Amino acid sequence: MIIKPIVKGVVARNAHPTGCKQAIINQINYVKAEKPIVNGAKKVLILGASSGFGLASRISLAFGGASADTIGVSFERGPSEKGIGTAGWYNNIFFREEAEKQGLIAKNFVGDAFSPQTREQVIDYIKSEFGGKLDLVIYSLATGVRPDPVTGELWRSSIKTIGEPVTGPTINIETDTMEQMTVGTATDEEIDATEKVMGGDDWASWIEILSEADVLDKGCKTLAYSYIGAKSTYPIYHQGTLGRAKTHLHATGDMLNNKLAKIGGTAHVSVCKALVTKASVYIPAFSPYILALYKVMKEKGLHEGCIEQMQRLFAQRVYGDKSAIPVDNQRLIRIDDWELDAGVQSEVDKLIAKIAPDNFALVGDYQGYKTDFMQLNGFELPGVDYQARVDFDSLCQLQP
Ligand SMILES: NC(=O)c1ccc[n+]([C@@H]2O[C@H](COP(=O)([O-])OP(=O)(O)OC[C@H]3O[C@@H](n4cnc5c(N)ncnc54)[C@H](O)[C@@H]3O)[C@@H](O)[C@H]2O)c1
Repeated sequence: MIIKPIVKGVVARNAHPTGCKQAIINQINYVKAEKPIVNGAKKVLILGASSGFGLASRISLAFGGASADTIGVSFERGPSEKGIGTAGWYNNIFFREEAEKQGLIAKNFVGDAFSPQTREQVIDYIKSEFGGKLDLVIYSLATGVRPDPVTGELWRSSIKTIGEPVTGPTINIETDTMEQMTVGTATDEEIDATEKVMGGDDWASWIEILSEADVLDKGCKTLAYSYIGAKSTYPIYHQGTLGRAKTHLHATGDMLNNKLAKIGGTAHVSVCKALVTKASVYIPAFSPYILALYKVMKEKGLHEGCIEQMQRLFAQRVYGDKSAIPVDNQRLIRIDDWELDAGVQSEVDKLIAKIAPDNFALVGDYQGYKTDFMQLNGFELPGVDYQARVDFDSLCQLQP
């Protein structure tokens, strides 16, 4: 079969396995050529390992100097009568293949990170085949639903404002158009549910269960990822439901840091840059900001994708020769520093003021935005022959 991209709104309905493989190889080649991670983690668990920041973390830690063995947990779909499967499914497989070629362990668990069964399987594996201990746990899940661990009822996150509604334009990738939309205000229940899904509760429960199972090594670190963003995005993000959840995540980081101090460990939240990922394209009225940001940061030579961000995070902030991880006055790692540079933001503000439905592709970096989105799903990667037939039966033989 020849695979052509199918996009509905801002959701990719299929993926190109050959392109996913190429994207993994490109990221590996990038980190191998960069300033290496020194004294990095050797045994790492990544929750949310199949795409975006979690996948980039895994590639950076395995190939960017630390040569880490990794366990990745993700929720992805393989090929079936319903379709080709998700990009994350193939990312897991091709990452594992490349890591094994280097003699590294790369174990994939494809399942629900919230379920007790997944936790049990991961812990059993750490004890029986992974050497018994972890020295880094990365929490990079992005999802819209989480079951209540006690009742099993589903909490659903809402991407809404708190206080006043906000009206602004949003990109539709399927039609290459910008549409005006209003982001409504959240109820108290919606704010609470979003905090349950995207706050720190589940991160804390993973650390708790791993600690009880005695699989956290002395000095073990844990990291989760956050976003704060520029003032122009506050009404939609930082002061909205997602921002409220991230405030909870930051507080959880402090709580876990105290807990891990007993074993000489640390917990940190790294605040990352706004980027096109499967999760972020969902955020309504946020795309004009990314279009402007990409344009300005590329012009200034400051643009980074997930892999550049993660290699800088591990090589220059988390590991290395320094005695402590550099943080701001809230104890947050700020790898969003280039995004929030005053010179960048003043240019971004000027561009956002100009972006409109009839000019967004010229004024902002829509080409970059769309290419990133397509490449996340294995399409539009230079060097890949998209006219070549892909053998569906062979894909079905691939194991995570
Ligand atoms: N994209 C951005 O611009 C941005 C910026 C700063 C911080 N962040 C943060 O980074 C983190 C990761 O986001 P991303 O943009 O890389 O997302 P992503 O959608 O690319 O990746 C999410 C990962 O979570 C996994 N996942 C989702 N539900 C799961 C479940 N129930 N069980 C197991 N795995 C599950 C997916 O399989 C995938 O591996 C989030 O906390 C996000 O808020 C993102």
